Amino acid sequence: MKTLIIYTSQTGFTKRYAEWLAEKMGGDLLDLKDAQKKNMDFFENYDAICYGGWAMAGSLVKAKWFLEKATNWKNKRLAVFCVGASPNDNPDVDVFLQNVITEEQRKYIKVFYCQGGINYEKMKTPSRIVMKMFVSALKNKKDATEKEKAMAEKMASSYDISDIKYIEPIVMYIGEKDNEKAV
Ligand SMILES: Cc1cc2nc3c(=O)[nH]c(=O)nc-3n(C[C@H](O)[C@H](O)[C@H](O)COP(=O)(O)O)c2cc1C
Repeated sequence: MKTLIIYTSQTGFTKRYAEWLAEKMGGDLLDLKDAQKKNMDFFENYDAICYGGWAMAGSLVKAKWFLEKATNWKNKRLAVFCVGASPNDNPDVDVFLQNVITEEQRKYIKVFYCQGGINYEKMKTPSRIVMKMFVSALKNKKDATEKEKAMAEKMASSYDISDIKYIEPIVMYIGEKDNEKAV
């Protein structure tokens, strides 16, 4: 299975997951900006293509390019992996994953989530400002639950909850021999 991993990353978590995936699957790795410069013939060499992006305010950053191209790649194994600051078991993650692609796209693309973290040192200033505002709003929320308070506390500084184990479901999906479609 010749595999290509395309990713976009601001602070490095998505890049790290993309590198782990490429290493584990012996696949090729391409930053989204470089992928966008390739002509369509380039992608024909691949049996599987994964796109990785990070979560921003409930949507997946720069997913549009991949989702548009994917309509021509339905004969390939296709996956989207989303990286965010929320832990995998946060119920918001399920809601987020439901909205990342449409029901139609779900017929030929499988979506995964990998918990990443927050790195304020590498974050661009506008992102840092938005994050600080979000954390402060959460902290000051009148009827905040204990979970929300704990989350606000955690999100006030950088943290890293990424782990290579979260690539396993993606590796299994891409590696499956039969090409049955995602459900
Ligand atoms: C403006 C902004 C909005 C964000 N929104 C979300 C979100 O809705 N859900 C989430 O889990 N993480 C959210 N994050 C956190 C990032 O997705 C997280 O830090 C991710 O690991 C960044 O990936 P990267 O290192 O590849 O850039 C947000 C970060 C920023 C800067």
